Amino acid sequence: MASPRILINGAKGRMGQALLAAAREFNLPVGAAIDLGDDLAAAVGQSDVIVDFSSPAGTRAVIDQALAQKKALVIGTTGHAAAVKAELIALAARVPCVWSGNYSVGVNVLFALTRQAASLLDSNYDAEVIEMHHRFKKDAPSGTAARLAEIILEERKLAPDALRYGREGITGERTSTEVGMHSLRGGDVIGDHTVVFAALGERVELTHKASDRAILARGALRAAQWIAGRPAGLYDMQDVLGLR
Ligand SMILES: NC(=O)C1=CN([C@@H]2O[C@H](COP(=O)(O)OP(=O)(O)OC[C@H]3O[C@@H](n4cnc5c(N)ncnc54)[C@H](OP(=O)(O)O)[C@@H]3O)[C@@H](O)[C@H]2O)C=CC1
Ligand SMILES: O=C(O)C1=N[C@H](C(=O)O)C[C@H](O)C1
Repeated sequence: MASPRILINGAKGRMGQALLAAAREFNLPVGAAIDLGDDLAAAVGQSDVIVDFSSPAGTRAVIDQALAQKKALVIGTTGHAAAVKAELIALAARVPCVWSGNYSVGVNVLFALTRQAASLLDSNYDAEVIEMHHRFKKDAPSGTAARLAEIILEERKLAPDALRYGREGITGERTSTEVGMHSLRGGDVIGDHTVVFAALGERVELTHKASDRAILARGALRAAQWIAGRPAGLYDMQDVLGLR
């Protein structure tokens, strides 16, 4: 297939601008670049793959248009409510969709390393996830941190209610069946994530730090090129990178 025409939803935002720059770098045609208030249906009509880095409401609107016009999707937006997540899963039965909380190669390797560490280190190694982002970020925890925690829960066969979001007051001693989650916000931090496995006598820390949004934008456009022409289904960046 010739290079797919990309629709950038959330074009005036931090990621939208990085995506426009990456599209120029990759020589990828941009069918449309829009924000809230623009004509989404017309923009979808001018494009082959919708790349959404907007807001949960932006994703919601994109879902309807992707289904109506049978267009492939790359979802970068984070912070969706459970109902929108369920809609994305249902949508993937009808159109191809890549959905990842983080499109950097490094973080996707961190996902794989976290899975390996969580399976090699037993429950004596207390697992905690720490993330830090810029002061403008609207959702917490980050989509990346949520995925890291999900991987640990999967490997340790723990239910979602094992997550402890921050701690305050007389919490009692830490149990081996909880996974901590901590969100820091400040300044212009693009995205830092650390997974800690702490035992008595030693600890392992896996850290990724993003220092340029271009890394995230390039990954998302790589996903857009990869998804064009694929069968309907729900994919993530591990599929795009061949890390499975
Ligand atoms: N998966 C990944 O790798 C990454 C994901 N993200 C996620 O991407 C999203 C955007 O991040 P960022 O660029 O920093 O945020 P910004 O706030 O800088 O940009 C969001 C853009 O989307 C626009 N927008 C808001 N609502 C809608 C809507 N309903 N329809 C269309 N456009 C809309 C905003 O317009 P206005 O300002 O007028 O509201 C703004 O231009 C966040 O959810 C963030 O977590 C970010 C980086 C990497
Ligand atoms: O909002 C951001 O900026 C980022 N959001 C993503 C997330 O929520 O994980 C990815 C990246 O860390 C930057």
